[in-house]
Parts: sequence; structure tokens; C-alpha cells
Amino acid sequence: MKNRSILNRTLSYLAPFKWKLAIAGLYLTFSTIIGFLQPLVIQKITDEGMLGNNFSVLVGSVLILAILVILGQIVEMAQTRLFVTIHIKSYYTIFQQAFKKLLRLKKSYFEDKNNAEVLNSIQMDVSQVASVTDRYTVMSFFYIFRIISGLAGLLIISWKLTFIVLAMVPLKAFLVRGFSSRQEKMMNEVIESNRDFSRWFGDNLEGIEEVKLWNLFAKREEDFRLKQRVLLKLQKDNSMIDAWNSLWEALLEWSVTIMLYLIGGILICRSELTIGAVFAFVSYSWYVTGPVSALLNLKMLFARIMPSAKRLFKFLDMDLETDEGTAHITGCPPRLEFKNVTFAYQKNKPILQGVNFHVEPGEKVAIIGANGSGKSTILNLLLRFYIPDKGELTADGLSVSQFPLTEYRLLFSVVSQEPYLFLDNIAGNIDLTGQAPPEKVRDAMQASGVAGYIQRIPEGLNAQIGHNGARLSGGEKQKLAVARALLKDAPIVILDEAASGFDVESEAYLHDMIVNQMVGKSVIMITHRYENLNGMDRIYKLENGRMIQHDQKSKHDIESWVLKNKNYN
Ligand SMILES: Nc1ncnc2c1ncn2[C@@H]1O[C@H](COP(=O)(O)OP(=O)(O)OP(=O)(O)O)[C@@H](O)[C@H]1O
Repeated sequence: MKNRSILNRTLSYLAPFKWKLAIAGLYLTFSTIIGFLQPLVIQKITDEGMLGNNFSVLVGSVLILAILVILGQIVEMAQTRLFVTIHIKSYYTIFQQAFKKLLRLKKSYFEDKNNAEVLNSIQMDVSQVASVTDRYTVMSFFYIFRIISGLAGLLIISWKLTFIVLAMVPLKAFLVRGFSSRQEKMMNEVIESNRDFSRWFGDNLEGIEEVKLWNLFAKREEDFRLKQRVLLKLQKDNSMIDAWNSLWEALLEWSVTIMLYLIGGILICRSELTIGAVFAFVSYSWYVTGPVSALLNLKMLFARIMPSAKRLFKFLDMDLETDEGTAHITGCPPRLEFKNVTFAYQKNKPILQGVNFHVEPGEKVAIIGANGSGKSTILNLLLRFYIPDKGELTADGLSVSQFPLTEYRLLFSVVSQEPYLFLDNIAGNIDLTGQAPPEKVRDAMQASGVAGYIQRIPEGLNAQIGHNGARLSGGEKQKLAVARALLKDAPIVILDEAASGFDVESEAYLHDMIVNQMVGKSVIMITHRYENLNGMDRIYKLENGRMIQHDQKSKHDIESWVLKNKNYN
């Protein structure tokens, strides 16, 4: 994307506020008029009131000045309120846009990022882009009116002195150009280093147990020192660019003021100007130099925003999960089929190579295979987290891509290998939507074995479970995940080593329920245990990227078949 279109897109966040901006423009016009009148009143106080010894003019003018000052402050306050509202609303809009996008991105986006990194990048980019709607930026656009009115005041008093004021514009523009290109480059480095640091930081927190067990404190502290040194140096250099720009700006503005006093003084001596006119002129000159600097400084601001804007818009334009289907699922459950499916996460490293298998409605199917053979990958494809490179997945004969994603995923109750538990209590983790009838929740708890656990804790369903169930045992976590899946009561149940942490009794109970009580539901179970293959209608083994089917049901048959097709476990 070109810088100009990024800039336009950034500025488009101001579009919804056009009426508020129009009111802000009115306020600014009002305060500009007040600002325009103030030096004239001061000129009158000096020349006619003080030097002309006219007491009534002096008092009258001072009163007018006081009224102007009060009005100016009231307008200032109203303006501030308006700008704060605009800024907060636009920040929220951009953040909400980013969050909505984040929830709908492909699963692969999250594979090489941790939470700290994602949050840090989004927050940084959103606040940078939203800064285009903050008060000082928006005001800078309106400053053009202030400059015009200031110039009018200057020209009324002395066109000769006006040239001195105008001479600063090209000089300031030249300085800003140099500083802004350096700032954009440096900002790029700042956001990259920030991302690198937050990724590293989040990784350490997630692996805090390993840090403690391996006594990695000294190493991590050294890494922290090195990473922070880079980051702080960049931040310092970045702040120094602003400081240098401000320094040159102040020098330039003071040079103008000094020249005005010098040449104004000469003009007073030649009786070409009055003392009051020179003071008024100097006041007007500030009306021009300040806003001119602010307007030119916008280039600096955009240079600072640009790297974040590029990253944010790239993120907002990323592909979402494919969801273009309009067909509706009829079978409940539908017949599922993998037709010659080939898939690789990374180019030239195929995991599945022409997989064929099907699950009839109401059938209980087990998939076995060695670690890394691709069993969970089958589920990833079935749940449409990934799309096959070749071949097709169908539900009731139609490609699964023909169904809307939300409707399609309603078909499945899934217990994955590592289910995620939210930072909530037990009840909130079983009933994720918060809308299930209590008796259904009770049934799901009973069937999964959560009920037995609940009886042993005083807080019951209200017990907080910590980050990803940190306060629960491995088996308890899995039972919660099973309860959640049972509560969903979907027509297809997927269990990916769902009971690997269950005690023997609980596992047998769950298995019996799957085989004998889930009448009419299709079940796809991935397992590493022979016992779990009992009672399954069909068994598939995944090997060398292909599915091999076994349809004998006796334990002995299965064991000998599995051993014959070696490499299982
Ligand atoms: N997101 C990913 N990106 C790249 N490679 C991946 C990804 N997920 C899995 N893999 C690779 O794909 C292969 C199959 O993984 P998968 O999780 O499907 O195996 P599995 O049969 O479920 O194994 P296990 O029995 O250990 O659970 C593995 O070699 C794994 O390294």
C-alpha cells in the first residue's frame, strides 16, 4: 500500500465525526476572532490608554480584554470536551475493528505469536493510528484559518515586517522534512523491537515453571537487560528527534521575534510605527509562527504513525477464515467423507497424502496412529481450521465449504487434546454461552464426572479455576472440557485423546456412555488405548499420510491388526 493511501485511510477515521468537526471548526473560528481582537485591544490600551493618558479608554479596553479572555477560555473548554470525545470514540472504533478481525482470523495466524505479542502490537498500532484524531492533530488542520487571520493582522500593521515572519516557513519545512524521514525509520525499529520484547516477555511468563525448574533466572535477567538496552536506546533516539525538532523550532521562532523587535524598533525610531503596533505585531506573529510550525509538524506526526498504520492495515486486510457457503445442512448428523485429501502445513512437507475415509450418520469411529501421523490434522481439516491442498471434505455429499462456518461448526461437540479453559468459574467454563438450562448442565456434569469433583469443593460451581484451569488437575480439566462438549449436545462428537488424564473408572464410564448412550450421534475418537477401541463401529489407522480401515470389532482382532500394522505408538 502506498504512503498516500495509508494516510488517506488513517484520516478516514475522522470521517464519522464530520458534524463534531464542523462544530470544532466553529469554536476555532470563534477563538480565532477572539485571538485576532486581543492584540488590537492591547494596542489600544498601550497607545491610547497608557501613552495617550486616556483613563476611560484604558478602563474600557481592559474590560473588553477581560471579557475576551473569559470567552476564550470557555471556548477552549468546550473545544477540549469535543476533541476528547472524538479521540476516545475513534480509538474505540479502531480497537473494536481490530478485535473483531482478530477473532475471525485463520488459526494459522496465531501459531507463531503469543498473547503478549498480539496484545502489544494491536494496542500500540491502534493508539498510534488513533492519534490522528487527537486534539493537537485535528487542531493543526484548522490552524490554516488562524494563520490566515494572523497574516491579515500582520499585513494591516506592516507588510515589511510580515516578510520576516514568512521567511521562517521554508526553513521550518526543510527541518521537518529531514527529521520526519529519520523518525519514520526509527519508529519502524521501535515497533519491531517492542514486538520482539513482548514476544520474549510473554514466552517467559508462559514458561515460568521451566524457568524455575531449570534455574534460568540469571540468563533471563541478562536477556532482559540486553533487550531493554536496545529498546530504551531506540526510544531515547526517537525522543531526541522530537527534542531537536522543538529546539530548532524555538530558535527559529525566537529569531523571528528578535528580528521583529530590532526592525520594529528601527521603524519606531523612524516614526513609521507606534510602540503598540510593534507589540501587536509581535503578538500576531505568534499567531502565525506557532500554527505554521504545528501544521508542518503534521509531517512528523504522520512519519511516526506510518509504520504502525502500515502494520495495522495489513492486519485488518488479512484473509479471514473462508466462509462463503450458503447451503444448509440437512442430515442430523450428516454423512462425513474425506475424498482423496492431501494437506501440508508447510510446503513440501505433506502430512496427509490422499486420505479417504467416511463416517456414516450415527457411526462410532476411532482413529489411531503414531505420534505425528496426522490424527489431529484430520480434525483440524474437519473443523475447517485449515483447508485441504487437494481433495475434498463433504457432509451429506456437499463440499463442507458450501455451508456457513457458524452453522457447520454447530455440528460438532469437540474435546481437543489440550482444551482451553477460560479465566472464570466452573459453571462459566461448562456453559460457555451462559444460556443452558440448569438441568442440562447438571446432566453434563454427571456424565463427565465433574459432579463428583464439585461435591468435594466448598465453592462448588462458583469455584474459580485460574488461568487455563491452573487450579485443577489434568484429569479435572479434561472432565470440564468433556462436560462442556456434552452440554453442547451436537450431533457429531469429536474426542481427541479426551480422557487420557481420566482415572480408570471415569474413563470406563465415559467410554460406556460414548458407545452405548450416544444413540444417533456420530462419534470420531482419536485414541492411543486399545480398550477405547471396543465397541467402535469402524477403526481407522493413519500411517504414512494415508488411512487404513479395520472393521473387526473384537478386542483380539483389533490388537492383532494394530500389531500387524506396526508403528502404533
Ligand atoms: N500448525 C502446524 N504447523 C506445522 N506443522 C504442524 C502443525 N501442526 C502439526 N504439525 C505437524 O504435523 C504433523 C502431524 O501432527 P498432528 O498433531 O496431526 O499429529 P497427531 O497424529 O495428532 O499426533 P499425536 O498423536 O502426537 O497427537 C506433526 O509432525 C506436526 O509436527
